[in-house]
Amino acid sequence: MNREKLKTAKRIVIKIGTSSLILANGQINLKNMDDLAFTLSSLRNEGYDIILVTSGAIGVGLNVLGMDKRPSEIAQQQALASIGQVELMSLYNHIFARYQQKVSQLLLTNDVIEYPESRQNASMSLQAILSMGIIPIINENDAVSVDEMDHKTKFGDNDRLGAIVTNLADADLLIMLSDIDGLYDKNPNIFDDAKLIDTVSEITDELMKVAGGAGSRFGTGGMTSKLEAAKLIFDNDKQMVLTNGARIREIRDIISGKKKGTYFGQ
Ligand SMILES: Nc1ncnc2c1ncn2[C@@H]1O[C@H](COP(=O)(O)OP(=O)(O)O)[C@@H](O)[C@H]1O
Ligand SMILES: N[C@@H](CCC(=O)OP(=O)(O)O)C(=O)O
Repeated sequence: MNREKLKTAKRIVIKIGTSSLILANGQINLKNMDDLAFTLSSLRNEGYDIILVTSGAIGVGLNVLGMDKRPSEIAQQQALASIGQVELMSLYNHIFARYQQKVSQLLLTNDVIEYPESRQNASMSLQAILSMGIIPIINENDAVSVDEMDHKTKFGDNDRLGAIVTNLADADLLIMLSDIDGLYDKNPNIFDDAKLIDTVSEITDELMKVAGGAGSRFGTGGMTSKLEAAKLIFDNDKQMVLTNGARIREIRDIISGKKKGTYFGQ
């Protein structure tokens, strides 16, 4: 399948990683947030259903407290996320308001999705928000999500959350915004001769081998989690594009079928 199917997408999930929201110096990437708000608001005005899955709560929490190193202790990370989520949503609310676009917040944990009744409720809540012309902004409820033996609340990473939300909302497309132009045949931050892969139609063991870990001090999922997310997308016969969060306005090129990033589709 080539990229023709992208042109028919009407409900789109955009997942943006921490590395696209926080600059290397720890400050907020206001340019990217503004590009994101402008692009998503204008698409919403044109009739697309838009859902934003955002990382960055921990990264913004570090910024708010003036810390430059992520603590190793889980409860400390959860506290940072709780502090950062407030500021992250405040920034989104103000920046989207510049384009007359209202937003809402959904904080999810894995058990909500795992249990049929709460999953159904989350799906209906999402549907109601979209029907009001609002852009839901979704993150993991990091402040309370920690895995116990018999109660799995953590998603693990927001790449997985992005795929789960795409399936929950029965969206047509997941656009994954990262700090890299797409999936390469090896880690381009390590190998100069790495080549960008244009299309992936199956997640094979061979392909999983080319995926390495996070590329910045802020990233969590790395490429491995993105390919794991793509498996969930393929399982539900949906499509995904992985591209660079530094060129958010190229989302328009993506949904018109232009060759941007790596296309994951069968
Ligand atoms: N084969 C690969 N192709 C592209 N990027 C890769 C690959 N293997 C590892 N990476 C790393 O994955 C990083 C993107 O994942 P991550 O750091 O989690 O960012 P984010 O979650 O913010 O999108 C890239 O910066 C790159 O360093
Ligand atoms: N829920 C966490 C996101 C964890 C995560 O997956 O981050 P990333 O790899 O930057 O997408 C936060 O908001 O910091």
